[in-house]
Amino acid sequence: MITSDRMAAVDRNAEALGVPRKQLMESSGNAVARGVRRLADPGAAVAVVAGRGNNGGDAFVAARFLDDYDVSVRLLGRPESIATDIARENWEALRTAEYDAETVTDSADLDLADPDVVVDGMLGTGVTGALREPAATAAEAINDLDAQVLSIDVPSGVDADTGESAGVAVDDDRVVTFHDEKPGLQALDADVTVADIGIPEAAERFTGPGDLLALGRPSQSHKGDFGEVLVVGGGPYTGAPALAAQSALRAGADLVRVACPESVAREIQGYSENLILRPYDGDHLASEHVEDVLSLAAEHDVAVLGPGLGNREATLAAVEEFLEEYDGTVVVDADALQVVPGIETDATLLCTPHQGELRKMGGETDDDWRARSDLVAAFADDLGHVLLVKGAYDVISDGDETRVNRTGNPGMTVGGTGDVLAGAAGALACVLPPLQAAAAAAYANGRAGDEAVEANGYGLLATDLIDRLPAALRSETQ
Ligand SMILES: NC(=O)C1=CN([C@@H]2O[C@H](COP(=O)(O)OP(=O)(O)OC[C@H]3O[C@@H](n4cnc5c(N)ncnc54)[C@H](O)[C@@H]3O)[C@@H](O)[C@H]2O)[C@H](O)CC1
Ligand SMILES: [K+]
Repeated sequence: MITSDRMAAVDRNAEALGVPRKQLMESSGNAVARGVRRLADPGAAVAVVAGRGNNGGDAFVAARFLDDYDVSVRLLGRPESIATDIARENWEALRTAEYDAETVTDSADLDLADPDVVVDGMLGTGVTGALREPAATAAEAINDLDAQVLSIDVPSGVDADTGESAGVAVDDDRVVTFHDEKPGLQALDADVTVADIGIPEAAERFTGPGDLLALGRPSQSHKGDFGEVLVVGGGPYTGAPALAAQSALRAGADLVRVACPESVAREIQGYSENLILRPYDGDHLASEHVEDVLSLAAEHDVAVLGPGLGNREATLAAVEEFLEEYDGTVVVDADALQVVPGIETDATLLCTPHQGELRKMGGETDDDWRARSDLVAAFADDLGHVLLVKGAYDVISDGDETRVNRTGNPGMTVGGTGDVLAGAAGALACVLPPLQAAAAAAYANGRAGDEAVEANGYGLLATDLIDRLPAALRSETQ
């Protein structure tokens, strides 16, 4: 089962793997034509009704695979307003090859005659709100016919995620949908065929630029919309919390504060004027600070717990108390990770161990990434938390879904890159569900490392990654 957002991500990942959308459209249209063949013999009258999006594009392709039928194609709207190049190219192919392909701009002019089969390619996953004219009247006209109706991807007017329609919709008789079942179709009572359109399995398994699509920002945005992150770190070390905090800012968080021991606050502040410090007494985190840190964390969207905290017994006890009391979202990194297996918590944890830390947590690893991804999935399921296990291939799992990230390079074994990843994951977890945040952070962090090595060769620094994060988080440039 796949949602339309995830479908868009997978589609984008397929393109990055060398299978462009136009190729998928060709397969989709072919699958629709096969659906028509199951309903009627060659020679039958087929009315294809197409909208201006890619759902219409699929419909244009289908017409080309039905030359032995009596096919007519009606485009609802002007050809200039076709929304995508690939759909327009398929429309022009019909016109150039002299198919019976006409445009209808006024619903009063729509005359479908008396077809044996109607192909409904008006709207697919791109529908928003109730069908507008001329699609609304066309849907009613289609429902009034005696013909068999075959909808492309989803009955036009129906939301593929919910099965709901905000107004009139094409009746849910038969549907040819693509790649995987859609939640909204299960809610209907239609006869659904799922067609394989050649999306490689790797487009789902591996992270790619599609995993960044959900980070697009609406033009009307306000301070705070993209999240506030609290980094709880520092004490024996000062660089780690500073790196995590700066990374969270570069990954798009609006405000990042660092809760750290008084003894190192000035030093951490000294790394950057962009950081806001919230010091507590002493030189290491201990139980007496937990209450204050908890109330501070509650004012943030996500906490990043661990960078530079060290592994004193008193600190680990404080980490444990914090996690047992907290009920928000926490990225857990570094020394804080070892506490996770023993705790009961209502918090949502996104744990970012490397393989040594994973073993210390009680998890198993394997040199083969396929075997490792099964082990990580099983351990994530046991823990009930999201794991992002770092390695040449990072494995991200919540026990249910598992992704593998292939970006990054051997230059990233340098100190501090894990802190950068934890900070980025914290920022992204403000705006995405934890599994997606982890996948996008791993992808972008590795991508930033690849860019740094491409520009300067090996010898990269963790700070080089931070500078490159904004570009690495843009889905359109990759
Ligand atoms: N991997 C895949 O899933 C593939 C899917 N394909 C097909 O593409 C459509 C989705 O295409 P998209 O262009 O995103 O959206 P639509 O065609 O559904 O429609 C967009 C179009 O419609 C206008 N619009 C939006 N809401 C309304 C409304 N209420 N009334 C009227 N018009 C509306 C909007 O302005 C746009 O112009 C998917 O379903 C599949 O069929 C690809 O072909 C292959 C890969
Ligand atoms: K449709």
